[in-house]
Amino acid sequence: MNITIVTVGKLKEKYLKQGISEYVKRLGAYAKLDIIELPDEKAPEVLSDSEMEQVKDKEGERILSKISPDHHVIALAIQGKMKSSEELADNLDKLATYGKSKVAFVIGGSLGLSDEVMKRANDTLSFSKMTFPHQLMRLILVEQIYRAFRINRGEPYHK
Ligand SMILES: C[S@@+](CC[C@H](N)C(=O)[O-])C[C@H]1O[C@@H](n2cnc3c(N)ncnc32)[C@H](O)[C@@H]1O
Repeated sequence: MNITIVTVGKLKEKYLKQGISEYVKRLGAYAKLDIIELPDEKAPEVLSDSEMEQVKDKEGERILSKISPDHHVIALAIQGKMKSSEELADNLDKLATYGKSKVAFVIGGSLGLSDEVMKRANDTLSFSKMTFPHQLMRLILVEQIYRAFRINRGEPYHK
């Protein structure tokens, strides 16, 4: 399976870089993983609603330019679908079974994902009702993708 994580905003923290590298390395045994890091749109701290939409739209265009028609797109969103690790594993397993071998997970910037990105998404994924920073979300996501492959292989992994 080819997995792409499309994400807005730079990964700055060293401890997160190390954690993500570790899981990317471990995932190498199961899948091809690419992380596409896109620049966030520079904007002042205080924005009107329409300015916020403009920022999300510009970031959304960058995201969509990295997604091809054959990608199965899973948008990470607080209001998305909550799943157990086993359910995510089952989703990935079924996608592989039905020949959907290109999966793109999308993580938004500080304002979230644009309507266009949400429209393109085939599915959504929420990790809870809490808001996580995009950098931390990236680490949590790679760990859960790794966990999903271990579950699908029936391999032991600490609970
Ligand atoms: C700082 S958050 C954006 C918060 C923004 N106010 C919103 O409502 O989307 C950056 C990105 O991380 C991801 N994210 C943060 N918390 C999440 C959660 N609990 N579940 C799924 N994705 C989350 C989403 O992709 C979000 O666009």
